[in-house]
Amino acid sequence: MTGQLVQNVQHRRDVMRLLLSITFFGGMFFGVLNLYRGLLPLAVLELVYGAFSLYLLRIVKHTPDLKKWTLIYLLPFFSIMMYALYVPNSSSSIFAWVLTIPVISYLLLGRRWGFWLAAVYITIGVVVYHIKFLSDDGTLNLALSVNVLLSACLMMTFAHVYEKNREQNEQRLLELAGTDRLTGLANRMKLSEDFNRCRSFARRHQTPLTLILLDLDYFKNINDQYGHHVGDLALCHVADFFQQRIRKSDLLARFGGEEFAILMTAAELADCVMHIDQLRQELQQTPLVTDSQQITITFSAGMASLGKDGDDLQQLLHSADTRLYQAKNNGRNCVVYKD
Ligand SMILES: Nc1nc2c(ncn2[C@@H]2O[C@H](COP(=O)(O)OP(=O)(O)OP(=O)(O)O)[C@@H](O)[C@H]2O)c(=O)[nH]1
Repeated sequence: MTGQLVQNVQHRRDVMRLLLSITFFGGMFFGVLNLYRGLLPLAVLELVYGAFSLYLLRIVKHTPDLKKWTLIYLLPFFSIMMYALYVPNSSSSIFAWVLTIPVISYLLLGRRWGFWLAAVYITIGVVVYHIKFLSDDGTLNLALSVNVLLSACLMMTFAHVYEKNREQNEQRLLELAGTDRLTGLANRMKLSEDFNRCRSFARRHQTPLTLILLDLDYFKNINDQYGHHVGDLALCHVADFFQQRIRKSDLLARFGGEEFAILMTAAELADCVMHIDQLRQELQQTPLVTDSQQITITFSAGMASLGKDGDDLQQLLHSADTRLYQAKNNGRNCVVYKD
């Protein structure tokens, strides 16, 4: 897993570096070869581009603008390919390189950008191939033409389907990595990720941000008395209860065990305290109903606000946790928002 719930672009960086290394050696090799063959403009292009690849190799290792640099690399790379296919004395075998365009584009740029870049250049490649090699005497070699068109379409389709599935699987894995399996709520990792986004928003718009830690009271008794399965039902009951009562802009997460957290955005601390205290009373009056019993559930809560209690998640968690501990010590089923 990535450790961060964001799309992993490391594989693109690795592929890019491999390609740049190949381009450097390829550029030097074909540059020298074409010098001997008398194809001076092409040779110069290849040598310059080989040296440029060496320069890019250093940049792509750390750049945050990987897509931009990938385009800066690929546009001339594919253009030189087209030129190499077009120049006099060129070999028809260069078309084999044109067929790598979809794979390279999709691997390095993903589905959307990969599609457009590959579609444009493979179309140019097929057209140039037809002009250059398939109509020398004015008649079209139909079998060859169909082969070229089919192989180009197949490469496009395979690359597209592969990348689409890969992206969907990656998205699914990211969702799973950020979800608590029992309740379907966000987990601690997702809350940490979203906290940074909420904090940036709060700072930019000068709005409050409050973290609430909630811990169910005497939850062990529910497990002991009714069994672990009913304990699980109680956790799902509480998750649904909160989910239906918080705003869409707030984030509810299960922190593990019988502990939950809510990140409340753009609401003053006093309003958050009132809201959480209402929820506390309401949950007490909304028991879990099973086939044979009604189980009353209560919680204790500790709250902390951005700025006043700290500037990062660790500090807010520390303050909220200390207050949650106070709430437990005060007899449970209550909310503590200050020391
Ligand atoms: N059913 C179920 N129980 C869990 C799960 N995760 C943790 N627990 C139980 O939650 C209980 C937590 O017990 P304690 O930490 O003693 O807390 P408590 O009984 O709620 O007491 P206070 O928090 O002090 O009010 C333990 O019995 C854990 O086994 C879970 O996913 N499902």
